Amino acid sequence: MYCRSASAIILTYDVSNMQSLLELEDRFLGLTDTANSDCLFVVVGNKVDLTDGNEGDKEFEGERPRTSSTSKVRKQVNSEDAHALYKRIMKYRMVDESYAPAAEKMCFETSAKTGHNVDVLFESVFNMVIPLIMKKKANGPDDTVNLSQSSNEKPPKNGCC
Ligand SMILES: Nc1nc2c(ncn2[C@@H]2O[C@H](COP(=O)(O)OP(=O)(O)OP(=O)(O)O)[C@@H](O)[C@H]2O)c(=O)[nH]1
Repeated sequence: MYCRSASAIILTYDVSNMQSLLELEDRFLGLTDTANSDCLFVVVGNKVDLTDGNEGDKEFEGERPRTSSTSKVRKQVNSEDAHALYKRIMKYRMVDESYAPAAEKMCFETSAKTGHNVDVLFESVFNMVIPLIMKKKANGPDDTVNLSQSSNEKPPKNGCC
């Protein structure tokens, strides 16, 4: 996972699978270590259409007959679990809680299948990221490595020979 210079990282789990949330922390969080300190972290619970008592299946009403609730699975991950993970991510990143965006603002529940909340997620992320990019541009170039610079170019010598 390449995170250097990323403005935002979207960590996605499956709301019907608690293990997927745990794995975000155990397996994937460490891979974001190269992200800049101002990188935004967004936690997304996907597949809400699969679970009982969710909003994610409303878009489906016209497309297929409503199945009995037995075809739905129990939601294993609640918003509070995602908020708690977000707070642990901020701690891991050593971001002071008073400076970090609120967990409620950075955690979303979506369905890629029905499209539920997908626009809201990306619009919210763009609205947060664009001011950061503008600020960075105004502050001048970052410490990007220029790969086009020849590595065997010798530094200028001091003195006459
Ligand atoms: N019902 C439902 N299925 C989804 C949703 N998003 C993805 N899937 C399905 O989940 C399966 C895995 O999707 P991928 O995009 O490969 O995601 P992944 O993270 O590699 O795999 P998983 O960990 O198995 O979810 C595919 O069959 C997708 O069609 C969703 O919001 N709702």
